[in-house]
Amino acid sequence: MTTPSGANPADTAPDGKIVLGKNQYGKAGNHVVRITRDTARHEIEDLTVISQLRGDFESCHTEGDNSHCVATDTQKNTIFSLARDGVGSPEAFLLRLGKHFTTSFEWVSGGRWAAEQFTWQRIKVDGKEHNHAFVQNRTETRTAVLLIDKDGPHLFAGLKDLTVLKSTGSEFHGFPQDKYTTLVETSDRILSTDVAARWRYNTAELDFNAVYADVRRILLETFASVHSLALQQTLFQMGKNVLQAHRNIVDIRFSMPNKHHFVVDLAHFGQDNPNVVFWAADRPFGLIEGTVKRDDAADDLWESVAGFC
Ligand SMILES: O=c1[nH]c(=O)c2[nH]c(=O)[nH]c2[nH]1
Repeated sequence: MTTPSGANPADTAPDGKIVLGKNQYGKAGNHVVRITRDTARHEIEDLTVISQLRGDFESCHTEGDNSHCVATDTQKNTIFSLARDGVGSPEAFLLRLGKHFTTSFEWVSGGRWAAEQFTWQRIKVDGKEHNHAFVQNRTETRTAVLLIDKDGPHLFAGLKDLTVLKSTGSEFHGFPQDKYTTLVETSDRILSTDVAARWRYNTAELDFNAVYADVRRILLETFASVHSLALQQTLFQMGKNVLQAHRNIVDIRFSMPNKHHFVVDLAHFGQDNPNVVFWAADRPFGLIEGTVKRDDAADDLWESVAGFC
């Protein structure tokens, strides 16, 4: 809104009218590699961590008074220092970080801590796993987010870029036909996606690595075994199977591109194409997103998982 003179009233209002809204701050992109080398068989944990604090940072923003402003550089150093005592799982590491900041500074009432973990596999030499040489598994990335607020810690786990494809066992038909519809109905197509999923735990006391491995297994096995009538149906079944197997998971959210594979018309070249040669179109792509939840699960808190306050 502007005044008749063209000035924005917010610019001319007394100071008290303009206040600081939700805020959080910290350091992103802290790439920590932790080697466990107690024996000759080393272990590697490789994760990128974000730390962001929430609390009373009013005067830092409004006055330039930094007496409450725990430097982002200090937050970075804390991440590396805590890694000295081990990581264990991204969730456990974030819980230690969150506890540190919320118990060390009385004005830090909460925050958001997030991690992405990359997986490495041992290189095999003469069929034998090497003790300290690894190859990066460029498949999925494991993710975790910890929120701390007045109600305590809230933990979200997940993965992204889990690329899957099935070469049959997928149909798509029965959709509305209007004057813009050109898609041909199919009872045999390729179904492929990059699974991104996040799920919320109702506890901070879990064997996070074991649950993660089992959820990943369920997602893959369900994708493989559901005879798909739409990616939406596959998504729902993946989530349902996870919730049925894990009482500690409240809800699960997915974002999955439908990576279209079109059968190429080879008739121009005098050839048939019985679903063997495909054009893998990288864009545009369908984008199928959805939540599968227990019917009493609240939708709050999820907005912070995506990134901003
Ligand atoms: O599984 C699918 N879901 C859709 O909503 C859709 N839309 C489309 O064009 N192809 C597909 N496939």
